[in-house]
Amino acid sequence: MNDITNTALGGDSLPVSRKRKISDAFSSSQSVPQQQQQPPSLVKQQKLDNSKSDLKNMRDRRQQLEAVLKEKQTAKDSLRKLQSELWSIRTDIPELELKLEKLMDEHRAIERGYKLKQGDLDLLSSKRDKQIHELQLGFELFQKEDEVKLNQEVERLADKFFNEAQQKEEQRRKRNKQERENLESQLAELNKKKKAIEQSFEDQISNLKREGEIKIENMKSDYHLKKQAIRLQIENTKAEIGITHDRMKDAELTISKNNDKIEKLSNEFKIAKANSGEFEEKTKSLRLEVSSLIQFSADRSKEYEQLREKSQKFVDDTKALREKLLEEETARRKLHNKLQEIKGNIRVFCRIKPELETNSFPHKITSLLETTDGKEHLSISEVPNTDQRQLQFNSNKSNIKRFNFGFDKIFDMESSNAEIFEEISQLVQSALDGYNVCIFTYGQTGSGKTYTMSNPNDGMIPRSVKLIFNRIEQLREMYWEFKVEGQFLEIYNENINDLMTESYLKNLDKIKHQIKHNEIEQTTTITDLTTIPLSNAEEVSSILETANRNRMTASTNSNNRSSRSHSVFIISLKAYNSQTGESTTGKLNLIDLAGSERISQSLVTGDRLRETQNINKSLSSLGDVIISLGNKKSQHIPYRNSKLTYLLQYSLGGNSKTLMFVNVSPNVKHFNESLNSLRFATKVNNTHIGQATKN
Ligand SMILES: Nc1ncnc2c1ncn2[C@@H]1O[C@H](COP(=O)(O)OP(=O)(O)OP(=O)(O)O)[C@@H](O)[C@H]1O
Repeated sequence: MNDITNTALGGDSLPVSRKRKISDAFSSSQSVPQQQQQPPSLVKQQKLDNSKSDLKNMRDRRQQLEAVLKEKQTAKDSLRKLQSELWSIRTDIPELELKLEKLMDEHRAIERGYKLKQGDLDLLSSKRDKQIHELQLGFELFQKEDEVKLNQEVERLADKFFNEAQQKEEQRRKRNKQERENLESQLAELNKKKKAIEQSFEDQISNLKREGEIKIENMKSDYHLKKQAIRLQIENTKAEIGITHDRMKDAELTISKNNDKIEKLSNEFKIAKANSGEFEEKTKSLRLEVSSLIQFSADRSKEYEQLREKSQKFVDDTKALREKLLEEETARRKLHNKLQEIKGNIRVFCRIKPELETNSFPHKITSLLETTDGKEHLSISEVPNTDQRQLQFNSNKSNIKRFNFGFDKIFDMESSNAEIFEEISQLVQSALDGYNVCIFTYGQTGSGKTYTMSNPNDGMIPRSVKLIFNRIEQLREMYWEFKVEGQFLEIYNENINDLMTESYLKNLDKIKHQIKHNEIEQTTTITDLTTIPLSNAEEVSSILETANRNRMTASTNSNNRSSRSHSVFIISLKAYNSQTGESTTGKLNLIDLAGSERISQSLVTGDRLRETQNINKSLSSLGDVIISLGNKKSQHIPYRNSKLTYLLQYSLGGNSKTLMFVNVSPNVKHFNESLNSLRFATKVNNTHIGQATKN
């Protein structure tokens, strides 16, 4: 504290006596009045307090003074700096003044030059204005003269051009008229020719078709005869080879026996020789015997060689015959598929269910020979409203409406599944040859679809499978090996259910099986669907049993589910020929469609309504797809409109063969439904799909 006081009062440089004086002076200047009569201790205390406050004041003052001193120092520094700057400016001033003078001179010279140039410019501008004025006057004069001349020329040229144009137009009109007349007569001529060509073309086509069919039939029977002859030849060859083998064995045995005999005789001969005199005669005879035996042995060897050559020839012949058979099989495939193409890649057959009741509607089937369009015809007649029970068999009566339909084939009530399969078998062969085939049964509930398709004894499914395995057996002789797989599914309410799984009921309508297409390979797979490898025809009955059992269990009294869903049996056929290296993949789809009856949607509600809507949608989508496929102008085929058509995308259309059965009941109460079915089938039958190609 003393140090601070000292510093504030000028530091240690001040003598102590002076310090005290200053301190006294400060304390005397304070306003504290002197107490005259106060005791000395109190006075002392007061003095001490005064001194303290003085000291504090002095310290503040000292701080103020120090700040002032600092400011003064800063001011001094800046003053010094300014003075030095001022000095340097002052030294620059004369030089700058000289520079300014020089610049002023230059400026004055430029100003003078500018004034001179301005004068020249004014002169030039007045000259230019004068020249422009003169030119304008000259141009106006020239323009007036030229305009008159130009107008006259334009008028003359316009007249000339108009006349020429008129003449040309006249000539052109005449020429056009002439040309049009010529073209019209040519067109009439061409139309005539076209009609004649069309007629002859149609004649040729039907002739070719007929000839083709006859040829194919001939070739078929030829082929069968040849095949039988070849088979017989092979059998004979085999028998001959057997005989030859036996004879060869006999010969070998004889040779070895003879060799033993020769050995024995040689030994005897040696003994005999030793006793030569005695046995000379014997020797001679033995020699003769030996030489004859040697000759016999040589003959046998020769015979053996000949037999061996013959046997080799038989083997070669058999091989050649097999190859010929393979060639014939390839030719047969081509012809078979050509025949299918001629018949059309989409065909419709009609089947009429037998009816035990008497009130069936009258229908009539005319034979193929009576038609000119290559179709078989059927006509059904409306029953008069007055008494539906009263049948009108005479359909020529004027009050009875008659409806005619033509299909590729009509099977009447007496037709059996065996007869029907006769036709189908050709399509099964196509599937084996590597084509995709679809066979549908279409019709109202109870019209015989399931009976046709999957009757366990003789329906199309068991018969197809039987035929497939018979053919596979035959084709094996021609180096073909097959891998056969089966899948069985149903589509109910646009949802796929696996008919082959034991958990069918558990999974029903719950598992969402997805349809996946491979656009490059043009193949379709369905996720999580059971695939059954098939190795013989007998397996199919257990497949049908499982599927039927599953479908039956899902049906209830109120809903016959199996009639309200589509069932699809898919047989995949992969084949490989080890001789030719050829491989094929075919697919046979056998589809029993849901009942097509048009239940009025206003009569059903809830689940039944949804069911009906889904059936109608998928059946009409199927019709739309087939019709679009036949319409060459169609860019878009609406496969995606229903699960069924999406599933069959690669089995309908270009790369496939389709057959639709329209099943109808002859019962009068089903007249309207039968009419609807026949109409739908007619639409499908009028479709012509392009040529199928093998997979
Ligand atoms: N051609 C036929 N010969 C003998 N009976 C037949 C024939 N067609 C069908 N039936 C019999 O008629 C009945 C109905 O036939 P089916 O079940 O095949 O009809 P559907 O059209 O399949 O019916 P849904 O749509 O209900 O399945 C069955 O009892 C069947 O045995």
